[in-house]
Amino acid sequence: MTAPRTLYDKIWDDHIISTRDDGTALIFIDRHLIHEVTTPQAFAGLRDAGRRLRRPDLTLAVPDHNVPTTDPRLPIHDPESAAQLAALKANCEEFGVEYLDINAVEQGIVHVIGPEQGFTLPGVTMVCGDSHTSTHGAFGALAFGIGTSEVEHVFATQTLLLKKSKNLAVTVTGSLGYSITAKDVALAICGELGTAGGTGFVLEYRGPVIEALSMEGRMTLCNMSIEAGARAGLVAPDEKTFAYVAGRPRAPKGAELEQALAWWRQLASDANAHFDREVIIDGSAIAPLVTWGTSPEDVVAVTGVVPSPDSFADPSKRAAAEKSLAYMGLAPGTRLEDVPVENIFIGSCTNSRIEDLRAAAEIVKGHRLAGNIRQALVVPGSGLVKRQAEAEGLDRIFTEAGFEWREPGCSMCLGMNPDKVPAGERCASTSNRNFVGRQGPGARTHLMSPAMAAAAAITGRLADVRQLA
Ligand SMILES: CC(C)[C@H](C(=O)O)[C@@H](O)C(=O)O
Ligand code: SF4
Repeated sequence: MTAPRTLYDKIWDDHIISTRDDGTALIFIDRHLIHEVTTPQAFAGLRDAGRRLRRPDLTLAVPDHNVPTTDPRLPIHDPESAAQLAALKANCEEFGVEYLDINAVEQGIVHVIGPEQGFTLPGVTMVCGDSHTSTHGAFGALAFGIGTSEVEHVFATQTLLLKKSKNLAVTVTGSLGYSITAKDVALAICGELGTAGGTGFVLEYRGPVIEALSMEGRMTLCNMSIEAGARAGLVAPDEKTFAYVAGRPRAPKGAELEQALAWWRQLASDANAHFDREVIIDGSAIAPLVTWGTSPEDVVAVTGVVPSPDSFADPSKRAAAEKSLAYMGLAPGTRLEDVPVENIFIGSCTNSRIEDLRAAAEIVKGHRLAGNIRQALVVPGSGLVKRQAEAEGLDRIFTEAGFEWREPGCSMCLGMNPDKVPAGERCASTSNRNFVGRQGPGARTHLMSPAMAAAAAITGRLADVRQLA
């Protein structure tokens, strides 16, 4: 009998082509998602070496980071963005890769369209030149971000030379309180593990809270695995997963689906499988969280106060907190609920799916943006999410409140396109990174859930959604 294995062990074992004495293994890659930012040099390298793409049929391209989110979307005024977008399209034509055009209804953020198209499947290995590829782990896929040189390697060989990570179980017990979402769980885990806590590990999220999450919620959670230092995060596929996948355009159908289901049902970690480490988080104790600093681990309950740098025992953490607070323009002891915000961003690969928009709309419904809000964007993760939201009337709830209803893309998550937060202003943002300058030079980001961002929009400050819902 073979030793009990984790979900990660099983996917890893299934994809080994050969192992080497130094402990690395050549791994077959089942799915490769690509976008405009991390592919131009990889295609150039391939061209220079006179190679073709090994498996264009396992590759799917979509532009997302640089695309304007205004309607009409073209022309693109920034020459660098325009060049990158044109290069992606031309490269896909030259190398025979399926490309979802900027004007196609299927276009969207790479990590939203993968699952939506049924390109993301349980048990597969999946890569993209993008750190938030961890999102797809929600399906029980081993999915992780790679660099441009690895993108070229996958283009040429459909393989990667990898060293196996260790297994870390993140068990979330109990049940979530009223208005607490997957984003709060993700932030709680970042706070608990810290940005280096997951380094060298693949995380497996488990326990009753994870089982109860929707697929959208699991995607939100896995999306932020990278912010806790892990390259990948996984959730065991279950009936919810299979129901989400079945019927998607690129998912297996008929007899093939039956065959796949039989395999997918065996993927979950065996009882007694060995985890190198386990972290247990009490889900019932998670409050609505916001970030106060410039790292995703800088989390605090919205009902709390801005921490004092002196509260950190570690001198390097203390110094980092001082720097963060100076950048964020916050004084220790300030009540988070007294912090005004001027910008609202509901979007990004963390929180731009239909469930996220529904949660925000529920809070916004019947209200107006607070008078001090200067910019409030809702950016659906894909054209299909946008269409679904419009069919449900969510766009009108947002626009009647004073929000801008945009076209899909990465948008204000990072300053690579026209959507930016002005220097010195704050943004209540549903994205995943609050780094210095992330949303524009001098921009101050507070990460939170869509419902919390909606609460901030109508109160004009960081607000406890439980007081409004
Ligand atoms: C531009 C891209 C390479 C980058 C990433 O890898 O994550 C971006 O998506 C981000 O979120 O910072
Ligand atoms: S939405 Fe943000 S985090 Fe996600 S891929 Fe785009 S830039 Fe990266």
